[in-house]
Amino acid sequence: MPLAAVGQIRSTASIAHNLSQCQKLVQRAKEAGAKALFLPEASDYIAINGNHLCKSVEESDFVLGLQREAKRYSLPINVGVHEPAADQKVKNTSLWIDETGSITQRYQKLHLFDVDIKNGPQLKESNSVERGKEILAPFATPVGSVGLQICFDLRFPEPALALRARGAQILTYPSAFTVPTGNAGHWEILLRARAIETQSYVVAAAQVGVHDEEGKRRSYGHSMIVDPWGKIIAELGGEDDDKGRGLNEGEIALAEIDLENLEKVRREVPLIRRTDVYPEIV
Ligand SMILES: O=C(O)CNC(=O)[C@H](CS)NC(=O)CCC(=O)C(=O)O
Repeated sequence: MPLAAVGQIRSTASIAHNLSQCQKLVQRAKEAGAKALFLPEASDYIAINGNHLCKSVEESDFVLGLQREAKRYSLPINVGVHEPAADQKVKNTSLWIDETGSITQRYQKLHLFDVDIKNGPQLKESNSVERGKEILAPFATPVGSVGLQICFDLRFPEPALALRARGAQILTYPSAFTVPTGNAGHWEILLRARAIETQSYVVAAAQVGVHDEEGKRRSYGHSMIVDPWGKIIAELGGEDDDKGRGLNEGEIALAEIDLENLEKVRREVPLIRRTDVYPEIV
């Protein structure tokens, strides 16, 4: 059974620092025998105050550097990065880099995180990020058929169900989840719900810890892999149990992707939708 690795990092505004964190994880994932490595949303950099630093994927030192690592270790990598878009905006993108170092998939985040929570995060991602327009067909990888999603997308069952219907066995949610919503349980509950309702593996690599010097932007961590029965089969720590010491960054966790188990769950509990009763949710 192939092993999947989730990597957890703390991206800053320094692309060189972020690339070097990721490079170490590629090597560790390879040494551990993983057949694919999943890295978080915005691994290239975390912008403070919407201050974006991105270059095109073809010219990004971060992406070129990871492509070299993928090829060197013959290890496919899923990673969240930014790309330039129209009107001074950026795209929030999830890339699949195959074991030859080629970019074979580019998914653009569909749902943007625009929230105004009292005493909580006030973020308006749509100020600086362009919305994606489509989900991509699931594609074959050494760990199974992968459907790409990003972070806040995990609050929406519809694209997850659509990806499952199109053949996905693994859903990926590279993320930079906020601490208040993580502490409220949303991260774990939503990831497990997506796994249970789609009867798929969910692989969620997360940012962790404080991203800027002023401590304004921090991420929850708790990267995890969930199996099609809803069980967490790999998990990393969070900024809550780390007490600012950075113990949980630069870590990987591993889990076996058992597609026979997936087929068993799908066989034992058939989920036949009553689309005749709720046609608006199709
Ligand atoms: O800065 C970047 O470019 C990276 N993007 C993010 O961090 C995005 C938008 S601010 N974060 C989320 O979607 C968090 C969702 C979340 O925390 C929830 O749904 O509760």
